[in-house]
Amino acid sequence: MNKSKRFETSVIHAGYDSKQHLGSLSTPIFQTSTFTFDSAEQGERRFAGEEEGYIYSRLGNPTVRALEEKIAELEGGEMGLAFSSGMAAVSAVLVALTKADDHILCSQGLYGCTFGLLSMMKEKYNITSDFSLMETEEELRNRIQPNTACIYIETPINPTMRLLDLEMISRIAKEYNIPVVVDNTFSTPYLQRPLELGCDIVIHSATKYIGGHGDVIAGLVVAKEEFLSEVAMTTQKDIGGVMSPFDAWLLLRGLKTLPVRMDRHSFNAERIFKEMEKHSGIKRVYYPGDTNHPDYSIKEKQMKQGGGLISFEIEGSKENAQELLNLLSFIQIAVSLGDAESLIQHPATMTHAVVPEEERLKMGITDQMIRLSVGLEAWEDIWSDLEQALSKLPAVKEKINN
Ligand code: MET
Repeated sequence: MNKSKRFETSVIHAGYDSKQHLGSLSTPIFQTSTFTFDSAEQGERRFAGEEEGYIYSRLGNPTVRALEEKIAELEGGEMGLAFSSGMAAVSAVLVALTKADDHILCSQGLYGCTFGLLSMMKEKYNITSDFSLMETEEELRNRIQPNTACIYIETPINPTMRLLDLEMISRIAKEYNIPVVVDNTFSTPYLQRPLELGCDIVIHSATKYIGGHGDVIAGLVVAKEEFLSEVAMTTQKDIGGVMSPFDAWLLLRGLKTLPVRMDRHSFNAERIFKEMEKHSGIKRVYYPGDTNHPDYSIKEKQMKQGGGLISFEIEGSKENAQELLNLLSFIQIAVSLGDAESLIQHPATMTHAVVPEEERLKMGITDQMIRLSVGLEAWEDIWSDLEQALSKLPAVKEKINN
């Protein structure tokens, strides 16, 4: 990050100079598919890379570029690249890092579609992947294979909220010259900056906190220029999952309030976590801000706050978990996260439904687990909605009465 400015300032000003755009305070939306050349020779020079300038929006667009520059600065990286979805970003990075018969070492828990992508890579190209707790240096060293092409992790892990020690993992990976890729969606650069801890590549589903308003599907990657300029010219350009200028504009707009929103998401989540902990109908709560969380020391080391996501398990069965969702009044039943609205979902049948049961249980995702993305509403209202729904569940009533 530009050390001369604090995060709250960079998130508003980085990557944009209004003087270059007729004084427009807001970044203009360059809603164009192509860019005209002054002459045939100029077109030739641009395609040959001999002259700077835009060619075609799949190869680069000024609105998208402004977002890429901003996210790079916020993550403390050299370069940013924008994609049409979080999965377009994940797939472009993993395709760029691997070749047939390679191996990917992953965190013990991954978002369902990332797991799906890895299954496809195994089937098509024999690129194997397996899961590691990455709790100790020894275990991590033992899990690295001669053909390990990268380490791919989430922290916090979706939806179990386990945390991984990014400094330790990147230190060990460096010994083996293996790049570490971190999905930083849950934390955003405001709460956690993996590149500053030695990791190599950061990925975001920008659909979530970066956008923050539930109105865009997008992905972002930040890494060294040497790697990302190669991705831009290969997997991004030729597979083509690029971001639209309007979506980039929505994200630039959302980003300006990221610190304010994250402070409030964390504040609300901390309070709701404390209420959940006291409620006898809730079996377990998983929140990084919990001082009894098994990875709390990692949270203290690398996260500014606990964030806005809480997972919890209730008494009873899968059906009871579904019933709880159905009993809520304003908390919305939906996948995705990081929006102004509180969203609740059942990972076993929704975000992680594609993960076979055996693997899902190994990740720690039980049928009773529910994930709550705490919104920006008054926390008291969010909690009272949850409390009234819990009080109506027969399995919970029984527990409370005993
Ligand atoms: C299509 S399912 C989910 C979207 C998102 N990655 C989530 O975890 O909620």
